Amino acid sequence: MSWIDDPAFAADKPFGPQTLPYGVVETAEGPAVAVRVGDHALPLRPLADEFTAELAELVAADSLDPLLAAGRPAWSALRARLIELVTATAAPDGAVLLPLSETATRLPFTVGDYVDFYSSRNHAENVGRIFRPDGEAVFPNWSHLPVGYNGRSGTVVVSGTDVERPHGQRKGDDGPVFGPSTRLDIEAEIGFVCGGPVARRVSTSAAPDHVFGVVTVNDWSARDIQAWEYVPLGPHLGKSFATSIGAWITPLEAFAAARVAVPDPGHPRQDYLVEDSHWGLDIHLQVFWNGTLVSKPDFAGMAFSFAQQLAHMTVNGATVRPGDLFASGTISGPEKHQRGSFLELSWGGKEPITLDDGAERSFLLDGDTIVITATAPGPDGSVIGLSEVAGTILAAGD
Ligand SMILES: O=C(O)/C=C/C(=O)CC(=O)CC(=O)O
Ligand SMILES: [Ca+2]
Ligand SMILES: [Mg+2]
Repeated sequence: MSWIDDPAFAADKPFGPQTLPYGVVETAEGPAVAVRVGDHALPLRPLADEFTAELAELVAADSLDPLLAAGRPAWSALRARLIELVTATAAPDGAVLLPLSETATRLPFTVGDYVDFYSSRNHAENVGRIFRPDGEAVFPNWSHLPVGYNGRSGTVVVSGTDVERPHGQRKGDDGPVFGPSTRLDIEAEIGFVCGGPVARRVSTSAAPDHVFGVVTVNDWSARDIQAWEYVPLGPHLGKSFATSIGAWITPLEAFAAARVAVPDPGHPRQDYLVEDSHWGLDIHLQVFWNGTLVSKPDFAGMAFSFAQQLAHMTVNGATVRPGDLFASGTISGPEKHQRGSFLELSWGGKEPITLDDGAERSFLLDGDTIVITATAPGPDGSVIGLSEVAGTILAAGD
């Protein structure tokens, strides 16, 4: 029996000893690197004596930045030592468990560059049909490369941060209209937090050494602003106002039992996009709108893995640095209940969704709260958790 007395800290629960995600919590002594154990946070600075000097320095920091930079050998060594510490029968000296319900989390690392991909075929087809009914739903480049755009890292926020309704231009009957967005939406995605040495032209086989861990992402999107502004250069103000990520980063190592092949594109790939082992991930998401479960997207069908996305991002010579973040693209499956955005769920606003309290919605109203959670299969029948990403919409400011 572990010294950690928390029923949520069990192998059949998402945040048992098989998961151990990292975050940063506020403590009386300031921000501290912590690991999530069940429904508690275990700050690591008080336990520094339990680690080698190199690891002690990383866990005593006030953000995950030094750990991200340290690279795969340090990540593996730290995780192995943590598993020993949290599964021991006696608590290490100085250990303090903080209930998550009473503990504030902060954005756990300095976000470097942010890239958002577009790798769900069902999402691309649905949005193509809604936004471009007279054109081709998916362009011919789509299956040959992971289409993406460079986003805005300075507005990446941690789960629990309120999101103010953005202002912008939208198309009116007599030209553009300016005001608060009337079609505010979500995008359920999975994000990848980069680390390790600065690198360029990262191969698919080297990609896992440059990905520290995995987070839930909500890529808030103002569809009215987006539809008017984004032709032909792509998403800009319709998405740059906020992107939310989960507060706890689940280490890539935790996903060993969740690896699957990405679907065969039906044509040869460029050599740099060929994988010598599978890096698709069998992650299952759930989207809650004011507490109602409205969608269950599955990540496993995504057309490109994170390894292919990272290889693509750097194949032109662009560098990847610790703290860079890239997201998968909105995750939608073939069924209606698997659509990862409300644009798709309501089919452009034509088929509103009924929530459990009887309220009808197509897009977000002020005061609405969205929570996205995710799990993956773990070793020996256990379950791996990705911490929730939550956000509430505030009315547009002045
Ligand atoms: O297909 C379009 O015209 C627009 C798509 C998006 O807005 C999605 C986007 O941000 C990329 C993604 O999340 O898949
Ligand atoms: Ca997106
Ligand atoms: Mg965004």
